[in-house]
Amino acid sequence: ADISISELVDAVNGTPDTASREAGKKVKLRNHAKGFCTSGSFIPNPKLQQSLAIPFFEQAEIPVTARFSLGGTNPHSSDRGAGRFMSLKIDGDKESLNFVTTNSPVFFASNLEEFFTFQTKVKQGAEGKQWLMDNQPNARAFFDYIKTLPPSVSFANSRYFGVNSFLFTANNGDIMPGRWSFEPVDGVINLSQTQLEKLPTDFLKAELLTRIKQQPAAWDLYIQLALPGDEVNDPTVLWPDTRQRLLVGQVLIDGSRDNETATMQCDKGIFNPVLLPKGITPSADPILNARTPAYIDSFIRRL
Ligand code: HEM
Repeated sequence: ADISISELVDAVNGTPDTASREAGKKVKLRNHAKGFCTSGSFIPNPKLQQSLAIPFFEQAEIPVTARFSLGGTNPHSSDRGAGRFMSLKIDGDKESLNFVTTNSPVFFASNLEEFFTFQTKVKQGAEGKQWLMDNQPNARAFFDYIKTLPPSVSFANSRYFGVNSFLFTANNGDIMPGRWSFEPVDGVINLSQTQLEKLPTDFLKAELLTRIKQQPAAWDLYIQLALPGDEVNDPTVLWPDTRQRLLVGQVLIDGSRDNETATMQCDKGIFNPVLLPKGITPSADPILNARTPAYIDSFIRRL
């Protein structure tokens, strides 16, 4: 049976429709509830113009509004878990580009039915998780990967992945499928077990906001390009590390626009993973194409 957008949001929120709408209005129930806003800029790599025809990246420096978050609907969840998420709005003179990313390159569902089942079962605790391990190979692969992913010391020391594929226009007119990834300039740094035990449940926000007063948190943004035969429309299928990567530019989070309304209200609206400039279009990945409708439905519930 086809799953509706509303049912997907119910499953994510862990409450059925009416209850979710009520709670959304009352407590602003939403996924990735724990998070904060900050700001900076994006510096495109001028060399990108040698390969891709995306006029958006011809600007010298573009303002960025950022939101860093944890997964789940609990606004008090612990920073000691491994999940780290980064959402960006890059607002150019004429066009905008949004990113809504996770620190796991491995995704747990290849279609909406699997996504729905995963969200429903994880909310049933250990039993539901065991069911997924036994019955959903993509969920199992995700849990196996997460077991090997230690929590990072900082939002600034995590990689982030767009997970879904997009189609990029090359200078010669070719359409090339690719995936976004952000590599932290300071490197990936994870917490040791001893460090982790000493930390409180809230440390990530203060750490990042303190850090960027000294120097910006920076990531290099890449597009990993597919080769013919690579699975484009299934986010659970990773491409080999040997695939060519194009350097798109650098994100610098320095808090320079933290007093502006756009930053202060970054969590009032939505980040839209298919808000794209000319030269980039969404792939046919069913997960990608459900995201923006789901984010809008969730947004309406908390109005
Ligand atoms: C069908 C697939 C998906 C569904 C139904 C879904 C659902 C949702 C919902 C309901 C929200 C809350 C939106 C709001 O109220 O503003 C949300 C936020 C978010 N999602 Fe998804 N999601 C999906 C896939 C993904 C994927 C693949 C990623 C990562 C690559 C992702 C990362 C995020 C992040 C980071 C946020 C928080 C955005 C913010 O900071 O405001 N989601 N998602």
